[in-house]
Amino acid sequence: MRYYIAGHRGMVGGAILRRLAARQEAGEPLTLLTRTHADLDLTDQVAVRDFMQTERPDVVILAAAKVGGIHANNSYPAEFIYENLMIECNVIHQAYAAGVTRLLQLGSSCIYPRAVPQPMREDALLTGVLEPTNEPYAVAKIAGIKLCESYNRQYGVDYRSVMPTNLYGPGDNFHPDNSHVLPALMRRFHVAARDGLDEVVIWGTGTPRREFLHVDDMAEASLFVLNLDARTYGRETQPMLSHINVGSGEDISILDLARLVARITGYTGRIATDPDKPDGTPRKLMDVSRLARLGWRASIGLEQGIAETYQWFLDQPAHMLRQG
Ligand SMILES: NC(=O)C1=CN([C@@H]2O[C@H](COP(=O)(O)OP(=O)(O)OC[C@H]3O[C@@H](n4cnc5c(N)ncnc54)[C@H](OP(=O)(O)O)[C@@H]3O)[C@@H](O)[C@H]2O)C=CC1
Ligand SMILES: C[C@H]1O[C@H](OP(=O)(O)OP(=O)(O)OC[C@H]2O[C@@H](n3cnc4c(=O)[nH]c(N)nc43)[C@H](O)[C@@H]2O)[C@@H](O)[C@@H](O)C1=O
Repeated sequence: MRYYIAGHRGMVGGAILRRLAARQEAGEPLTLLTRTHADLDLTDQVAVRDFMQTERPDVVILAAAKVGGIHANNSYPAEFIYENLMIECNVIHQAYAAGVTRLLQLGSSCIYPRAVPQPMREDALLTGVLEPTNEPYAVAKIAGIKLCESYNRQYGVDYRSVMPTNLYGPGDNFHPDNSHVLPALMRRFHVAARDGLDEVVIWGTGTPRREFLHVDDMAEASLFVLNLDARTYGRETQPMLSHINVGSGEDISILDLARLVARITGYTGRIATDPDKPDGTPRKLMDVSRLARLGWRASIGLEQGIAETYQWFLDQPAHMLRQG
């Protein structure tokens, strides 16, 4: 079985690759295909076509995307919508053109409207206006869902979409401005504790709530959904063979997250807020009951996950930490 993992050097792609490599080690007849961004730019239609026609994978896992936190989304809207649309169109269409019948792509919890009832159910998609700070990215992610649904309906392929909540863990992006909130706070509190600072400022009011899932759980859930038999997956996602939420089912305020990260990194000074920075969506807790009915639940708790990620952070040579 030939798997192509697009985005294998990213946080999620890397976690998925580690799992598949372990299965290969255990004797499963798997061939794992990977290409770096430098070797295969997925926004290049001809390059993706040539790769798919040459390598002809049996399964494609699309974990490559232009990804970033609220500041990055707010700062580079054109890159977020263009690059993600192109990556999805190229990988999904060229996979189909090369005879690939099974594909899994990763969307995002930000596909849901800003003001839907919480927790957010899969059928809340397209029922309201999106959160402005990441609307371009969300539109691209919604297009990815619709691409898979449409290719399933017209061509009879089995292309599946999982919608991750906010993720964290080894291999995350720790860029001070462009990263997501959890790695950003981990790096900031780590430096403040190391340098004996007496105040750390977090963005926004600290009142928004976010749900977090460890990337190892995300990788397990991705392979779980990918390997569901088609009838079971179809029964749960009828009529559109649409998407499935993946989350921990619990959320936390940004201020309480900051207090938790401070404790784990050993920072004991003040935590101040900066209301001039955007809060983004007030809350985006996912309804994970569909995936639970199918038999999967998250297993890594937030405090344990942050502590393990911080240990991984400390073990990395500083220059090896991704700061994209
Ligand atoms: N992290 C999170 O909190 C969440 C992530 N997701 C989704 O999960 C998926 C994985 O995210 P995550 O692992 O965090 O992201 P990362 O940024 O860690 O990884 C993305 C990968 O995609 C690669 N990539 C980006 N653009 C291109 C391109 N044009 N051609 C080839 N490769 C490219 C990157 O390579 P390089 O770095 O070399 O450019 C990187 O290896 C994405 O679809 C994301 O939208 C959804 C919800 C939350
Ligand atoms: C993951 C998912 O969701 C993403 O949206 P988001 O959850 O709003 O992004 P975020 O992880 O950057 O969390 C932002 C929240 O956290 C607060 N906050 C405090 N201090 C820092 C801080 O230092 N950095 C950041 N980034 N946020 C901070 C900030 O004020 C805001 O309230 C999409 O971009 C998109 O990528 C997507 O798919």
